[in-house]
Amino acid sequence: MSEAHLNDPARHGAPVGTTVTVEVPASTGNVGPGFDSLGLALECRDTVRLTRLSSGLEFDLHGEAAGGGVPRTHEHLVLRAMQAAYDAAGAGSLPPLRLEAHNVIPHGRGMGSSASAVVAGVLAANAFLSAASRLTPDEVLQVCSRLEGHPDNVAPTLLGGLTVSYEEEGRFHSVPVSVHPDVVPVVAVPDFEVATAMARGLLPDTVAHRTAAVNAGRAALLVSALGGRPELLLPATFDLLHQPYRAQAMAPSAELMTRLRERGHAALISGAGPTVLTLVNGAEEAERAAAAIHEIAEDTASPAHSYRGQPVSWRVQILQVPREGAKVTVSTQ
Ligand SMILES: Nc1ncnc2c1ncn2[C@@H]1O[C@H](COP(=O)(O)OP(=O)(O)O)[C@@H](O)[C@H]1O
Ligand SMILES: N[C@@H](CCOP(=O)(O)O)C(=O)O
Repeated sequence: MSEAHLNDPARHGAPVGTTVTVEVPASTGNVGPGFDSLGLALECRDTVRLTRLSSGLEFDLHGEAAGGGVPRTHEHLVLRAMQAAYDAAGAGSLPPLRLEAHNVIPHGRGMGSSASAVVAGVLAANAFLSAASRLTPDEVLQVCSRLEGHPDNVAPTLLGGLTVSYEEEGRFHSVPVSVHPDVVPVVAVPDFEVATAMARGLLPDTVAHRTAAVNAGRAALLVSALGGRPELLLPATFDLLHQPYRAQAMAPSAELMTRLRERGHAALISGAGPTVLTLVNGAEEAERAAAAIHEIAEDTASPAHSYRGQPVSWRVQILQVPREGAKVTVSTQ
């Protein structure tokens, strides 16, 4: 590729030396009963920085993505997402790049790490593209949702807050919905992983009409509970559509969730698991829920205490729901 082509403004817009930084939040998909539809952003951000080079492909990975499981090739999920955006824009192949990532969102825990990587890649690509080739916000949602396979994580990652998403005739749509400021997310992240693809494979093809009716009612109630009636979060987070089928793959999480619900806390399996998310009503309940998680996990007689014969260690974090989704900044050398 010639130097002139690398700086082709019609394709890339941004010259060599341009750096795009994307700060991208975590998310919880489903939020209990809203399978593949409801999603809530979580204030826990990866920072992904892409710099246009004149040649080569460089990586500088820190945190979760620094381990051996993440490829240092064009197969890296952020780069695959960038390429998908370039394809959608008809912009050809990616320019030479340096990818620097600081990943704090845990992988394979149901906190939307893959969606965050996809959103980071698509938004970074869009910032590199010329104004004429750039994807619209709707096209960004389509590319991200298609790559992820479902829109419930990518929508809040893009928009922040709570989103209700649906698919119609092959296109994805997302509607932002307000979240009451008293709602606080408390996550209990275990030290074992469950791949989302595996957890999706545990779901049945069909469910009873009664099951669908229960979930429809609870998902509708949840939008109201999160919007202004947090006292209804416990009944509103009840799910029959996915959590019962996935419990076998994450017995400690299922047990922790059940024990927290018995104590009156609105606990659910975050995304496809195995993180347990508790949605609480105010800072005081957040402290009580965090204490309850530690107490249940330290009870050696509890199935929440061990996984495959080993003690489970739970990382408990009181988070916030960000109003703002992914943030993009562009700088030139
Ligand atoms: N920031 C990232 N950079 C590169 N790959 C990532 C990143 N985040 C997630 N992935 C890929 O996605 C996988 C996790 O995706 P998934 O099973 O859907 O779980 P999660 O609930 O964390 O999204 C990781 O094992 C890794 O292959
Ligand atoms: N609706 C999806 C959500 C998956 O979220 P993740 O964070 O576990 O990738 C599902 O339940 O499969």
